[in-house]
Amino acid sequence: MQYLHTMVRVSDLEASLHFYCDLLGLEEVRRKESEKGRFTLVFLAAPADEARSTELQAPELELTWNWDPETYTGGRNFGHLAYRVADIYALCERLQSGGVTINRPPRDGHMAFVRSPDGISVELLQEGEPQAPQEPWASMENEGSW
Ligand SMILES: C[C@@H](O)C(=O)SC[C@H](NC(=O)CC[C@H](N)C(=O)O)C(=O)NCC(=O)O
Ligand code: NI
Repeated sequence: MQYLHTMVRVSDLEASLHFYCDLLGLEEVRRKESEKGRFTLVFLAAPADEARSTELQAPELELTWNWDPETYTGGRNFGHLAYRVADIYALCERLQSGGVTINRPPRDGHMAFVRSPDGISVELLQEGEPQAPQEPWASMENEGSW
C-alpha cells in the first residue's frame, strides 16, 4: 500500500494556490476540472529534493475547489499537514510577509505551525539539526488558537 495524497477542500482556489505554492513552496503537478461535478482538483507536491532520492513518491496534497460556495465546518478531527523544510526561519519570514498567521513561531529553530486561508494547520519541521534561536522568533508568543 502507498500513501498517495491528502485532500482538503478550499473555499478560494487562487488564495490557496498563493499560500501553498507562492508562499509555502509546493508545485502544481496536475489539475482536473469537472464541468458536470462543478469542481476543480489541483494536485500539489513538494519540489523534488535531489539530496533525498527515495523510491516512494512523497504524498501529494489534493486541493478540491467546489465552484458553488459551501461552508466547511467541523473537521476538528483533522490535525495538520507536515513538511520538512530546509530553512524554517527563512520560510516563516516569507510566509509572514505574505500575511500568513504564524500560529506557533519557530522559537526553537525546529518546529513551527502556520494556517492556510481555510484554517488548515501546516506543521513545518527544520531538516537536520534545529537552527540556533533567532530573534524575533525566539521571543514571539503563539498567535491564534489551535
Ligand atoms: C481524484 C481523486 O483523488 C479524488 O479524490 S476524486 C474524489 C471525489 N471528489 C469530488 O467529487 C470533488 C467534489 C466534491 N463535491 C467534493 O467536495 O468532494 C469524491 O468522491 N469526493 C467525495 C469525498 O468524500 O472525498
Ligand atoms: Ni483523492
